[in-house]
Amino acid sequence: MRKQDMNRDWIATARTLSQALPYMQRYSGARVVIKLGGHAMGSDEAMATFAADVVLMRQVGVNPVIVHGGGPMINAMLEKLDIKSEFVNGKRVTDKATMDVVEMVLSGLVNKRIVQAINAQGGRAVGLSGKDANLIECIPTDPALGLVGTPNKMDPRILETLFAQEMIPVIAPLGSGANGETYNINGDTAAGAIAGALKADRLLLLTDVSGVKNAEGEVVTEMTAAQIREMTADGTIAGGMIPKTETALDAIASGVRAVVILDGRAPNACLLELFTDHGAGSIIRR
Ligand SMILES: Nc1ncnc2c1ncn2[C@@H]1O[C@H](COP(=O)(O)OP(=O)(O)O)[C@@H](O)[C@H]1O
Ligand SMILES: CC(=O)N[C@@H](CCC(=O)OP(=O)(O)O)C(=O)O
Repeated sequence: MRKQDMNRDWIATARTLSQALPYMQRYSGARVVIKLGGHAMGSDEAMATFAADVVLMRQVGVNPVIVHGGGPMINAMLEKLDIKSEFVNGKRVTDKATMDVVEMVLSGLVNKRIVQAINAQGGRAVGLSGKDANLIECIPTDPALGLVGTPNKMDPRILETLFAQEMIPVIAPLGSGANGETYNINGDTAAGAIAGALKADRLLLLTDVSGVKNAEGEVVTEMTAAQIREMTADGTIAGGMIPKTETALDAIASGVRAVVILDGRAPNACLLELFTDHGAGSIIRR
């Protein structure tokens, strides 16, 4: 790079940093719930970039909460164990044998990978599932789905305790039933319930597409509830996007200020969304 171009690069970097100040002030003390989907979890390098963003947020006074998925990792383990699995409207039909694998993969492999990545960047992450400290109590979603749970009672006190200590909760989407059962919760649904219980300022749903697309394949940047209902009814919103948009509507209804569906594979996606005016993806506001 020529010296003149390098100077221009530094000036642009300095401008971006100084423009972040009002955003950092606005989000200081804010609660930001980030759902990291299995498809958005890339290489170790991408995970390290994500983890560094989360630690930066914590450093400037944001209270980040990570809720993760891990669908592709569960699929890989089920395949190894020769257990068949199917999805209905974006939710995995879950019998007892499948539930054991889901819990092992989510609370074990996936949760600890994220915890370690954040701690390697200088943060203090604590891995939990919705079963810890009665964070999420579930009722069955639909008898046809087996042990898939819908959160019906939340106790977010454990999260307040961790915020006070400047620790970063990393949560696997599992819940307890009234009779001691374990439920498999769709990651987006769990993130929405946690964001709702915290009355979060932002819920960021990180996925592998740049936002919610219309029938022409273009990302719709601002979405209303009516638009979501219409696009779901006509099939434009399908598969794994259904739990995301359903979650967005439920979260808004329970007091979350705004939900953003964005591409988690884009480097620094969370920082760009929170601290610059280059917000990406689809936003649904209260
Ligand atoms: N209208 C839509 N706009 C964008 N993506 C959609 C839409 N309808 C269905 N999808 C699908 O939803 C997927 C995201 O859901 P999913 O694969 O469950 O993500 P994650 O693993 O990140 O939770 C996209 O990759 C896309 O294939
Ligand atoms: C009920 C249900 O479908 N649970 C999900 C939980 C993981 C998840 O949501 O993972 P992603 O965010 O990566 O899709 C599952 O069993 O796959």
